[in-house]
Amino acid sequence: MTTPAYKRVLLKLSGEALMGDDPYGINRATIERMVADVSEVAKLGVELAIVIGGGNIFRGVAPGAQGMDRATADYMGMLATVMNSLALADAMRQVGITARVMSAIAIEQVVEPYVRPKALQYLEEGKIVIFAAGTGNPFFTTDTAAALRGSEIGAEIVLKATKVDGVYSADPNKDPDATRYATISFDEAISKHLQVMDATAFALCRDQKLPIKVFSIVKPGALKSVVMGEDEGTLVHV
Ligand SMILES: Nc1ncnc2c1ncn2[C@@H]1O[C@H](COP(=O)(O)OP(=O)(O)OP(=O)(O)O)[C@@H](O)[C@H]1O
Ligand SMILES: O=c1ccn([C@@H]2O[C@H](COP(=O)(O)O)[C@@H](O)[C@H]2O)c(=O)[nH]1
Repeated sequence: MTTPAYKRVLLKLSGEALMGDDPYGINRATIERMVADVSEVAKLGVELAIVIGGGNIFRGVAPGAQGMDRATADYMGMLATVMNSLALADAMRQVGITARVMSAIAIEQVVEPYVRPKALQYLEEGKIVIFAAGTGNPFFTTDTAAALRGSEIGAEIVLKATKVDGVYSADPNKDPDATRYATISFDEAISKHLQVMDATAFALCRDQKLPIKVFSIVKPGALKSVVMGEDEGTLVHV
């Protein structure tokens, strides 16, 4: 009953969800609630690696970046994820959780660089690893970073914690008639152009046979429910 369904997971936390009801940035109560959810799962003995988005601060494709050089805007987006990662690690520290932030871009005065064997060592030691700065490359997203790092560390699943409770036939925030899938294959999600994750992330997970669970980070207890293998959110599978 208390045995988790997974030993090692890659959790993708929505940057946008960090805003809570604020128009921008990091809402204190929201980050503390996310950390409480993560803490509950860590206590089950699940090895947790986290990628957090940057949508609450800056996206390379946001209207505010219009007219900018795309790669420059994307580097700004990656730096936004570093800020979120530091905030998350600090919020964890405050409740006694040991987390290590590793950045895909060199910024060594602030955070240690991503080195795969070191990340694996931290996970084996029971520390939470937070992968910052996405893939380190412009023209990608943190969803793709989650797929990439998840594959690299041998995670059993990517858990995409976002503002909606699964994958829908259309964006549920725009189409009230959208219906939720309990499960969907990678090929179907890609061919239907479902925008909940980008196609690069879906394709990488499909090729690596790494399933994805999309679920709501806003719903209390949903993360634990997913980790326990309960019926929650949408499973994207090969
Ligand atoms: N078919 C769909 N099913 C579910 N959500 C969808 C779909 N199409 C679009 N969406 C939208 O995708 C959003 C989640 O993806 P998005 O990349 O915007 O957010 P995130 O990953 O949570 O944020 P961040 O990039 O800041 O981490 C949902 O909030 C929803 O509005
Ligand atoms: O590998 C990556 C990851 C992210 N970016 C840039 O950062 C922002 C924020 O990431 P989200 O996944 O949208 O939360 C993204 O819009 C890109 O501009 C990147 O370039 N490369």
